[in-house]
Amino acid sequence: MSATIIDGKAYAAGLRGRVADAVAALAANGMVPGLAVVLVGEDPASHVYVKNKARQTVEVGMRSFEHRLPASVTETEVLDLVSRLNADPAVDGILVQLPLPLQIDTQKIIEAIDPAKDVDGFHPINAGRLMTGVRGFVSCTPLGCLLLIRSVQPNLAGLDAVVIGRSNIVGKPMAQLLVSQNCTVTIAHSKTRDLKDVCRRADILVAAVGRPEMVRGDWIKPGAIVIDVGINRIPNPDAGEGRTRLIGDVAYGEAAQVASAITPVPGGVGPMTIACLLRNTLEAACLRRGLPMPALDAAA
Ligand SMILES: Nc1nc(=O)c2c([nH]1)NC[C@@H]1CN(c3ccc(C(=O)N[C@@H](CCC(=O)O)C(=O)O)cc3)C=[N+]21
Repeated sequence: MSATIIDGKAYAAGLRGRVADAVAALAANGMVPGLAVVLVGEDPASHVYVKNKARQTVEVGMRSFEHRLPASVTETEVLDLVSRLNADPAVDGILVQLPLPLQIDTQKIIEAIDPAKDVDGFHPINAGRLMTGVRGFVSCTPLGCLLLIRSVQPNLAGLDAVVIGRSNIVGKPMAQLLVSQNCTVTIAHSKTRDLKDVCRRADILVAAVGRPEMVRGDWIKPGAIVIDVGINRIPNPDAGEGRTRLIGDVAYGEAAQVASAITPVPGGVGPMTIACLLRNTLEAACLRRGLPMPALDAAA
């Protein structure tokens, strides 16, 4: 058997198109949503993401505000910028790119963001809303994963889901979303005993560990849906000295022989993260203006 490849790139393009239509309708009434991105330091991978985000923000018709700060910036300076963005009426969404340099208390920055502009869904208010089933902003990567899962299996009730990874950014909100879809959810992590056997029970397996190709073909239940959140950059000497390529947390070739559907890396979850960020920014813009959020996706 060979799995259906879940084309996140195509799904994300469609979602961005629906966001763009809704943005055009707002803009026709003089309301242009704005997304502010704060990037601290010089990490080259972060720069690439931030550039892609800025380009796609403009492509859907929103305003993009980029703030680049040196790695040596103080916590107070970042807090001051966040409070200016909170107060700026042109800014609907704020994203502070993580990770931040060590001298900055990340949690303090996250909690300084106005929850109404927290389009990353990292503020404890939004995390708590997700936990308690109240409408709020949901982290972009887990939201994108759920949309991809539902694109191949709309009704998830009663399915066994295993999420490998327990971060606040991916693992925990992913598990919460799957619970809200009536899955039976296990959160596995580095201390989980018999991880392979735990994974083999999963109808839906989400891998978000950051370890290249850790999940092998024989960890997967035949017919499972496999979502690979891993973005691991490894050396690719075939392409030349110093070149790299991206691989996931799942051994794709093996897994595709066993799963019913699987996301590739790249072209799977990554593009959905940015599309969901734009979706959340549109939602923030609508909420702030007392307008209804247009229906864009099955999981809205
Ligand atoms: N506050 C915050 N929010 C984030 O959402 C956030 C962050 N910080 N820090 C960094 C991570 C990483 N991240 C990605 C987004 C898109 C791709 C993406 O589009 N990847 C493409 C490949 C891109 C390439 O080729 O390099 C793909 O998977 O097809 C990857 C990674 C968001 N993050």
